[in-house]
Amino acid sequence: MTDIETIMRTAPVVPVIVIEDVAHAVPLAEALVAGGLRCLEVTLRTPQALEAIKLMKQVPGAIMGAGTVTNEEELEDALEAGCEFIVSPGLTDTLGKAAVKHNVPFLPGIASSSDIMRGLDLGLTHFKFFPAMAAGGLPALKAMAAPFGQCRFCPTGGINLENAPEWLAFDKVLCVGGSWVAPKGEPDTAMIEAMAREAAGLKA
Ligand SMILES: O=C(O)C(=O)C[C@H](O)[C@H](O)COP(=O)(O)O
Repeated sequence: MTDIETIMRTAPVVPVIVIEDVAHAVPLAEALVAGGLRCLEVTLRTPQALEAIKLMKQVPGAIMGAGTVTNEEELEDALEAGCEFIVSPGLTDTLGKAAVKHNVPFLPGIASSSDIMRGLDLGLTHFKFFPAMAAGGLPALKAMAAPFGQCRFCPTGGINLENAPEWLAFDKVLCVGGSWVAPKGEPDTAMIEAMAREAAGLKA
């Protein structure tokens, strides 16, 4: 089983994907992987999400994850669909314990020192700083990360090609998450592959 640090170091950007039509899933995944972004987070925000994950998993090179996982049932559904990592908007003891029990790479959302401490209590050290820009941006993450040298982060929420470099220049940031590389709707695969290449070329 790949660990969460390996997932986070696979590419500088983890696409955050919302699928509303399963016909879009495979072309989108193929374009993102061709552009160098292999870890793909499909949010469980739509009824099509789990079917999309199963289809995208068939794309050579794709490493599938589920986002917006908020409880153990959704975590188990995501694992059954073939996910290799789990992402959540926040961190509850119940969800954290379920992720540890299933031994799955888990990237829980945190926005405060107390969230981090709750994660440390569960044996977690890698976190999604979310909502990154709204929660204070890079100054907030740097201040919050200072007491927790053992922790590493994936900021997500309001991050784009323009501001990603400053986040990735912080040594405690291993990657960033963003929906900018995976716009909703029918994928313009050439455009998406080009955006993925730009994102993959960022330095973590
Ligand atoms: O619910 C989750 O688990 C998430 O994954 C939250 C998403 O990462 C952000 O909503 C993406 O924010 P934008 O890149 O600004 O669109």
